[in-house]
Order: sequence, then structure tokens, then C-alpha cells
Amino acid sequence: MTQTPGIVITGASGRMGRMLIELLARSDQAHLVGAVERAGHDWIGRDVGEAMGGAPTGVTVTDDPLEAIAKCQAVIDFTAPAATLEFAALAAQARAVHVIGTTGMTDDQIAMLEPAARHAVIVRAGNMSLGVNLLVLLTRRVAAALDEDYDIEVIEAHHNQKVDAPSGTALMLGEAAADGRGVALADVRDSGRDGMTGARTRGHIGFSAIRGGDIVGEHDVMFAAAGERIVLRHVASDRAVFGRGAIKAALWGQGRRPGEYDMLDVLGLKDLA
Ligand SMILES: NC(=O)C1=CN([C@@H]2O[C@H](COP(=O)(O)OP(=O)(O)OC[C@H]3O[C@@H](n4cnc5c(N)ncnc54)[C@H](OP(=O)(O)O)[C@@H]3O)[C@@H](O)[C@H]2O)C=CC1
Ligand SMILES: O=C(O)C1=N[C@H](C(=O)O)C[C@H](O)C1
Repeated sequence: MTQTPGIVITGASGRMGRMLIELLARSDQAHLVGAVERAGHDWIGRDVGEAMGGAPTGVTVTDDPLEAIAKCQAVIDFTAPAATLEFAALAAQARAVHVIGTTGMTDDQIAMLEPAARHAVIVRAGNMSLGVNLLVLLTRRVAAALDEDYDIEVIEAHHNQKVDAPSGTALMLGEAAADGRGVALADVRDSGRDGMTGARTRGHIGFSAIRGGDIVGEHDVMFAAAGERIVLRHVASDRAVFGRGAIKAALWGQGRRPGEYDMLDVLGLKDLA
């Protein structure tokens, strides 16, 4: 029987870590070989399935990412920017595919992935769902079709534990809108309005972030003009959409040339971009 790719999950106890461990337990295309948490975490040394309150998986949670990643074919990483940079170096050494869902990375941190991508496949996206990646393409097209009479606003809503804003997805959508308009997002980005802001600047792309309760992830791209509004919307009601996308990316990356890729590559949507 052919062995399926072995996957390491970093941030195993997190919202996405748990979701991925559940999805891998049911998968016939990939299997769990490692679960990583920070030193001092109370899951270290325990079977990850039991730590989650379920059946044993045979995989013990470790605080040694080097040891875990050395024996895997892919690392799926939804953690935090500094941790992701550390895991990128280890995945590159092991020539393992590194699927990065972590958001909130600065441009400098993203640039620091480049040496790792010379040795291994990196798939990074602020959102791994098919729906959002389609929405990115639609946003670019609608923005290209409309002029600056249409004010573009990206509105996102997430749970009250999210630490970064705007969300990675909102930034992907903003980039797509700016691209459609033929401008650089950095030149037209308008985040965090508060106080006497003055009237809206024509051509700017605005961002608003809502944080509350257990909202999984909701994104609107609004094109607002005098007399009409177009709203493109994606609502995620289950984190499994991100988890399934990440596993798909880990499989897609097997045997591929080293480099940096995104979910449009994985989903075969690049030609539509
Ligand atoms: N691209 C996409 O489709 C999606 C991206 N995300 C992004 O993924 C990231 C995680 O989200 P979520 O699961 O909700 O967050 P959580 O806070 O629930 O989980 C993050 C996990 O990573 C762990 N972690 C952080 N640093 C390290 C480290 N150095 N070593 C090992 N483990 C570490 C945390 O441990 P501790 O608690 O000890 O800090 C925690 O268990 C966020 O950036 C989020 O925006 C989320 C969903 C979808
Ligand atoms: O933190 C989250 O939860 C999510 N983060 C990603 C983002 O920043 O866009 C993707 C998704 O919306 C959930």
C-alpha cells in the first residue's frame, strides 16, 4: 500500500490546529506525523488526540519542531508571524512543503521567507478557502470595470480572539481591488478611521474591522457610488473550509519545484486572474 504524505501541525492546540488534526484523522490522502506546541504548553508529552478530548492518534505533542519536521512531507502552519519564520527555515532544511495560513506578517517578514523558498515549496495565503479565492478574482474584475466614482470599502468581521487587523483576507481583497484599478494598495489604503477624519479621499480603498463573539470570518467588498452599491460577500461558517484548503495545498506541493505559491496556484485559478 502507498503511504500518504505525513503532515506536521504547528500550533496544534489552536483553533486551526485542532481543526486540522480532526480533518487529518478522517483523511485517506494524508496523515498526521507530528504536532508542535510551544515549550511549557500543558499538551507537551501528551497524545494530541487525547489532549483534544478524543481518541488517541499515536502522535505525541512536542515542543521540538526540528525533530517533528525532519520526518514529515509537509508542515501546516497557522500560528504567529515569528513562529512561522522559524518553521520556514526548518521546513526548508527538511525539503518539506510549508503551508502558511498565518496572517499579520509584515512585508519585511514576508520577504524573509524568500531564502526558505529556494529550497522548498511554500504555499501562503491569507485565506485557504475556495470561496474567498474566487472572491479575489471577482473583486479584481469588478474594480477594473468601475471607475473612481465607486468608492471601494472592505469590511471584515471575526471572533473576539483575533489579534491582527485588517484580516489577511481583507488585505488580499484590497490588493485585488487596487490591482484591478491599476494602483498600489500602499498608495490608497485607508485603515482605522477615527475622529475628525475629513471627507473620504476619492480613489482610496477603505478597511473596517469588526471583532465579536465567535464569528468565523466574514468579508464584504463594497463598491459604493451615488445611487447604487454593489457588495461582494463571503461568509465562512465553519473553519473546515480553511483546513481542507490547507490540506489540499500540502498535497498539491508534493514533488513541485521550490518556490512561493498561493491558493490560486493550488486551485488552478491563476489563468483566470
Ligand atoms: N489563511 C487562512 O485561511 C486562515 C488563517 N488563519 C490565521 O491563522 C493564525 C492562527 O489562527 P487561530 O488558529 O485562530 O489562532 P490560535 O491563537 O487559536 O492558534 C495559534 C496557535 O499557534 C500557537 N503558537 C504560536 N506561536 C507558537 C510557537 N512559537 N510554537 C508553537 N506554537 C505556537 C499558539 O500557541 P499559544 O496559545 O501558546 O500562543 C496557538 O496554539 C492566525 O494568524 C489567523 O489569522 C486562521 C484561519 C484561516
Ligand atoms: O483569524 C482568523 O480566524 C481568520 N484569519 C484569516 C484572515 O486573517 O483573513 C482567515 C479567516 O478569515 C479566519
